[in-house]
Formats: sequence, structure tokens, C-alpha cells
Amino acid sequence: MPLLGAIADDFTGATDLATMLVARGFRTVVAVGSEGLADDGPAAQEVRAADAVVIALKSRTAPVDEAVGTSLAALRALTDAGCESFYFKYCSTFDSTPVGNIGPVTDALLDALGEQATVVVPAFPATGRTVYKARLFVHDDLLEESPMRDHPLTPMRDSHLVRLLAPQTRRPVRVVGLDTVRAGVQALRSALASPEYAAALTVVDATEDQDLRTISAATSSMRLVTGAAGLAVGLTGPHEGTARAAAASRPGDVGAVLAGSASAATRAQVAHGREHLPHRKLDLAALRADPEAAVAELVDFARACWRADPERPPLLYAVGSLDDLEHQPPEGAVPAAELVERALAECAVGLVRAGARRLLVAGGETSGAVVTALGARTLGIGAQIAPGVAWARTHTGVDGRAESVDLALKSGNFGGTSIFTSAWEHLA
Ligand SMILES: Nc1ncnc2c1ncn2[C@@H]1O[C@H](COP(=O)(O)OP(=O)(O)O)[C@@H](O)[C@H]1O
Ligand SMILES: O=C(O)[C@@H](O)C(=O)COP(=O)(O)O
Repeated sequence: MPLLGAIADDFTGATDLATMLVARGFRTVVAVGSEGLADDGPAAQEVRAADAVVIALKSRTAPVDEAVGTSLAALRALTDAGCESFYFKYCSTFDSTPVGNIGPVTDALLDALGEQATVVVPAFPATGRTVYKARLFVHDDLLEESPMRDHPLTPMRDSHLVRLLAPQTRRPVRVVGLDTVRAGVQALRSALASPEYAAALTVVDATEDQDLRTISAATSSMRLVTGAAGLAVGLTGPHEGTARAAAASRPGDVGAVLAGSASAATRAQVAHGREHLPHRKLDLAALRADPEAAVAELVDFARACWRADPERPPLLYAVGSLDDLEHQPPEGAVPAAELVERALAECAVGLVRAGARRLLVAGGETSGAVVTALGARTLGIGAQIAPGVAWARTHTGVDGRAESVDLALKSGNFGGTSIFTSAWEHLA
């Protein structure tokens, strides 16, 4: 029975946290939404055999009420599954709109658990995210000076976590600095227990994994912690070295890369992919004119690529440079973000129908759309490709047939430049 239950506000975030938990010795299942856990179906059975379960939601940019509602439903499902401690996973770049959803969801989860306080820990040093004096850095840049300032859905124009969070929550937002963290577990625990912090959301500085281990130890009795996947570096599960799931696909299975992300790392990966892989850019005008035909054409292109060389997965991508971003749709037209998510999701279905058994998907929202369209209920985390990115084994439900497929859900800003060509080696 799982002890740890996590709620992730997007799908790449869910596999990111699950990858960390698996590395820390937790047999981990990612459940797609909480609905599948209510009955006693295969998803519920997989969850029962796990040490940790991460429920993947697509709530990061949803309206606040919806994000709160789905997060509370997830909490109920986790509690019913036997979980005793909880982790709200949001983005290491604190992606949120000015009205939420990190603050409202945290408040709602605390209220539902009858708890007053928790910590706010987006630091993830392995991916260059550090927090110092409550400011969030992405590698050498403040968040507001990083490429995240141009994100199409959640542009981050401030780096101060108190200023970002305070307007989103009913609770006071406090800060514990690095000096207290470095003073050790007992000092941090005492600080968090003092009256000033006892009913607050407390941003805790961390610049190294050791800081995260200290925070994790000092918060071990909190029923809810919140943060990026980095905080899980301090947890230890019962299955060290044996927690990873086996791959679903077999050598020789064909695959594809679907990139809906506009993030800086993905754009560099797309540029590399364009040099080494057969590729097609999504054409917004064609998708608006006749979406079915445009998707069918992309799937046909992939089939032709597989026939020519099954070893080279085709790359279907939305954004090569920031100039490709459409900020305002033509009058009455579907916004580009929705159009692209829908198209890549339909491509994924078409590709699986055509025989694909491995898909690398770039982008959190994009991954949510793809996984949902494929009808996947759970993801079993397999081999790690890069910090925060792993292959995940799943069973899709395309045309009512359960096909085993490996999915790598890559956060927009994660992974090295060559990940679209090198990821496949990790499935061998
Ligand atoms: N040309 C475009 N114009 C506007 N938005 C786009 C375009 N291409 C893709 N998008 C959208 O940008 C968003 C990227 O978000 P996401 O998939 O979460 O990537 P990331 O992980 O980089 O944040 C998606 O909703 C995607 O559909
Ligand atoms: O914490 C992170 O950075 C990731 O797990 C994450 O949530 C990424 O989101 P996207 O960039 O939208 O994929």
C-alpha cells in the first residue's frame, strides 16, 4: 500500500517527480487523474502494489475552481488508497498565472487535511533551479530574466517567491533563509515550529541537494509538503535499486518525437533534431483549414519515415523559434495553443494506430493532451534519460485495444540538446 501520495499539476511534472521517487527507492505509479482509482480496476491494483503514487493533473493553467476541485478529488483518492503523507508538485520555475493555482490549491489541500502550514520548495539544483533569499534562479539567471519570461501560457515576470505567492493565498507567506537551513535539521524544524511560521506558507531557500535533504528531514512530520521534484531527493523508499519498471516496447519498435513546447531548451533540441531526424513543422493555417487532413498528412509522413529508416524517429514540432509563436489568433479562430495540443494529441493516436510503440513528447501541457488522448490510465516509470525525464511504460486505449507503449514526457526546459536523438538508447 502506498504511503506517499503526490498531486502533480501537469504531466511532465508528474513523471519528473516519479523519476526522482524511483531513484530514491519508491516503486511509483503515475495515475492519470484520480477517476481510475475509484473502482477496483487495474489502475487501483497497480497503486496498491506501489510505495508511492503520483496523480497527474492538467491543472496548472486551468481556472482556479477547476484546479482546486481536481486537486481535492486527487487528495481524496490518495487518502482512500491509504496514503498518509502528501506532496503537491508544481513547476521548478513556479509556473502559475497571477490568480493561481499554486496558492489556492495549497490552501485547499491544507484545509482538507486539517493542517495549518507547509513549506514552498521549488528548488531543483540538478536542473539549475535554486532559491536564495526567496528569489528563484534558473541556472545563472533570475527567473524573470530567464526564457520563462516568454512562456506562452505562464510568462514569469517576477522572481520573488513571496511576491508571486502572496496574492494567491489566504495564509501569510514567510521565508526561511539559507543560513537557518545550513544550521541543520533541528534548527530548521524549530524555526518552522515557531508561532510566526505555524500557520503560514514558508518559502525555504535551497541551493544544493544537501539543503533539500535537510528540508526533507525537518519536514518529515508535515502531512503536506509542496515543491518541485528536487525536494524528494531527501526521501528514501523501501526498494532501493529495484523500483524501476521494465520497458514496454521491444527493440525495433518504431517511434516519434512530438514537440509542442516553445521553451528555450526544447527549441535547441528541435534545432538539433532538425539536423539529425526527418522532421515536419505543424502548419497552423493548414490545421485551422482542415485539422483531420493536416493530422493525417503528418501521420503519413511518419509512416514514410519508418519505411525509409525505422531507426530514425520523425520529429513533429510546433515551434522552431519564438517568431513562430502566435500571440493572438485570427478573429474567431481557435487559439494556437489549443490547436497545437489537439493536433499533437491526434497525431499521437494516429501514430500508435500506425504501429508506434515509443513516443517522446516535449512540453507539459502537450504531454497532458497526448496522454489523455491515448487513453493511458497509469504510467510505470522506467529508465531515466536526463534529470527529471524518464521512459514510462503505459497501456493505451486507442480503438479499445490495450497497446503497450513507452512514453517519455519531457518538460519543456529539461534535457540536453541531443535528447531527441539520444533518448532512444535508454530503451535498449
Ligand atoms: N505557434 C504557437 N503559438 C502559440 N502557442 C503555441 C504554439 N505552438 C505551441 N504552442 C503552445 O504552447 C504551449 C507550450 O506549453 P507546454 O506544452 O506545457 O510546454 P512547456 O513544457 O515548454 O511549458 C502549449 O499549450 C502549446 O500548444
Ligand atoms: O518542475 C519542473 O520544472 C517540471 O517538472 C515541470 O513541471 C515542467 O513543466 P513544463 O515545462 O510545462 O513541462
